[in-house]
Amino acid sequence: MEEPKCEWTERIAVDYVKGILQPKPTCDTWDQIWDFQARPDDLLICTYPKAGTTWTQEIVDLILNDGDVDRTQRAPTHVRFPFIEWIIPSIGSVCWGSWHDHVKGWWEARDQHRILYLFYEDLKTILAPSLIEFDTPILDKIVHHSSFDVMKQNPMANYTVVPAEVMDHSVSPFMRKGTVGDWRNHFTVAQNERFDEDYQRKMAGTSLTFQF
Ligand SMILES: Nc1ncnc2c1ncn2[C@@H]1O[C@H](COP(=O)(O)O)[C@@H](OP(=O)(O)O)[C@H]1O
Ligand SMILES: CCc1ccc(OS(=O)(=O)O)cc1
Repeated sequence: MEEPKCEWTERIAVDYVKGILQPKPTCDTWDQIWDFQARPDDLLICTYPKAGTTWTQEIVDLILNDGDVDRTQRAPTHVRFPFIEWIIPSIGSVCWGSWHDHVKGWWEARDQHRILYLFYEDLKTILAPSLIEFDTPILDKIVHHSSFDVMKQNPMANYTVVPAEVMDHSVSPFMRKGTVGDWRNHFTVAQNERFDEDYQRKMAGTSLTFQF
């Protein structure tokens, strides 16, 4: 496989905090992050990167604004939804800890807290244009404006307003494909076997299942 090309080689340093690799600024401000006190009506979106964060943010903002795009297009996603910890790490280092621990941890916590556990794959099915019948014009607008094709054209939701040094859309647009199962177009049989073995081992003992 060809190495991804990127001119911007001097990216931010990483370090460990609580045994998890994180961008250095996150490590340096960890005490503040840990001490974060949510208000009762705060809404936290807790996704593993690349798992549908931006889509969820758009849906939430559309719901909070009754589907009014004049209001949701007030600013780009990262301004509308500040990240508690968020710096892009150096190329090659995978930060934010294990995906398996992330999804299992929130799964186990879902009964003790007010957690709505969402699956990207379910949202794709539930919000499929051919399946959904809208009850209200507001719901209609929310679903329309959070669809992949519409978000891809929305500069306030597609990350085209961030500098190319941060995200170079000529390498890959952020709104890339938005489909389930695209791994089949990229994994070899051998890679898939390795993935399956690793997945079975790390997800053993949980009732959590994914339809990918
Ligand atoms: N409205 C939408 N519908 C479906 N997928 C969406 C979407 N908006 C963003 N995505 C997809 O969510 C992924 C990015 O997730 P995150 O926001 O957590 O980084 C990208 O996946 P692909 O690269 O597979 O297309 C992106 O295309
Ligand atoms: C602006 C850079 C960037 C990087 C990664 C993103 O995805 S996620 O929200 O962390 O999943 C979005 C924007």
